[in-house]
Amino acid sequence: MAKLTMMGHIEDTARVLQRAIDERKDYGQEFIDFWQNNNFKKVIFTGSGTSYNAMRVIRNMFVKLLNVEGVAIEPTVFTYSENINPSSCFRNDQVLVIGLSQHGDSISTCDALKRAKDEGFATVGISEEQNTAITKIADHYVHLVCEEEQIGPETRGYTETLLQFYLLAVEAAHQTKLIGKEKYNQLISDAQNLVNDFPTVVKESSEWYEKQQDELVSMKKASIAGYGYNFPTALEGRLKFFETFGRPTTAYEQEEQLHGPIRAYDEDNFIFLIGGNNGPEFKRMIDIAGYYRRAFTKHVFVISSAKATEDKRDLKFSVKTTDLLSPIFYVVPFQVLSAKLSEKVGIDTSVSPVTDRSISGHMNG
Ligand SMILES: N[C@@H]1[C@@H](O)[C@H](O)[C@@H](COP(=O)(O)O)O[C@@H]1O
Repeated sequence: MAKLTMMGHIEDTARVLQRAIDERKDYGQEFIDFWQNNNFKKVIFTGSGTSYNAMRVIRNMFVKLLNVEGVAIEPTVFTYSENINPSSCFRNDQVLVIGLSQHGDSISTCDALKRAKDEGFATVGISEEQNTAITKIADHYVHLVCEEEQIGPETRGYTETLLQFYLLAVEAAHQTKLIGKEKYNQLISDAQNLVNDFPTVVKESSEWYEKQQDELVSMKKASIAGYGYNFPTALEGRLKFFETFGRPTTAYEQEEQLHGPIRAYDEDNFIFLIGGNNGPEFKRMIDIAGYYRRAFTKHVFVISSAKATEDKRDLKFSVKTTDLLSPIFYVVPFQVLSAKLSEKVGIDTSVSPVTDRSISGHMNG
C-alpha cells in the first residue's frame, strides 16, 4: 500500500474517529473499571511534543467531566522538578499519573512514568504502538486506535487521541454516576455529530488555504493565539508549523500575546486567532483582531464558526461542535496549512530534515 501523505492522514482522520466511538468498549473497559475501582482526585497528564499538547486538552476534558484536579506538565519537568503531592491533601492512592507517547518510546514520558511508579503512584500508559517501553512501565495501559502514522509530524493520532479520551471520560463519568443517562446520550451524540461533520472541517480548511495560497506561502513568521479550551490548539499549531513548514512561530494565550510579544510585531507577522470556543474571550478576540489589523499587519486570520470579523482572510466553518470538543475541529486548519504550505514550497514532510541523530528524544532513534 502506498504511504499516506500528511494531507492523506488528515483526510483519513474521520475514519479512525469513528473507530474511537465504535470500539470504545474494547479499548476502554479496562481503564473504566480501573477508574471505577479507585477514587482518583488528582490526575497528572504528561507527554512530549504533540502528545503533550494532546494531554493538555485531555486534562481539560477530565477536569470538566470527572471533577478531578488536573495538572498537565512536561514529562522532564515532572520527573526532576515536581513534587507529586505537595500539600498531601490527597492520599497518594488518590493521585494518578497518565503518560501518552504515540510511538510508546519517548524517553521523557517513560522516565516520568517510571518515577511515578517507583514512588508508588498509580500509572497509565497510552500508545498506538504495542509492546513498546511505555506498555511495560505503566501498570495500566490504553491502546490508541488512531493506527500507525506513516510520517513523523502527527495529525491523525493527535485528533483521534482527543476523541478517544473524551469518550473514556464520558464513559467513566457515566459509570461512576457523575452524569445521568440523558447527559451521557447528549455527550455521545455530540461526539457522533463531530465525526459526521469532520470531513466538512477538512474540506473548508483546504478551500480556505487554496483561496489565499499566494499570501500564505509568503509567510515568514507566524503567531497563533487561542484561549480556554483552544489554548492547547495554538500550541499544537505552533509545533506543526515548526516541524513541517519550518517558519518561526509563537503560540500564546490570546490575552498574553498583548503582554510583550506585540512589541516585536510588524507588517510581516501572520497572526492566527482561534475563536473556537465560547466565552468572554470571543468578544475580546474580535476587538484584538481589529487592533492587530490597524496597528501591525493585514495578515490576520480569524478562525471560528460564529460571526467574528468581516475579512476575506477569515475562516468561518459552517459546522459547530461543543466547547469541550472544539479542539478537535480547530487544530485542522493548522494541520492543513502545515501539509499544503510544505507541499507548495517543496518540503517533503515524510522525510525528517534532521540528519545528525546522535541525540534523540526517542529510545528507538
Ligand atoms: N517530532 C515528533 C513529534 O511530532 C512527536 O509528537 C513527539 C512525541 O512522540 P510520542 O508521542 O511518540 O512520544 O516525538 C517527535 O519528537
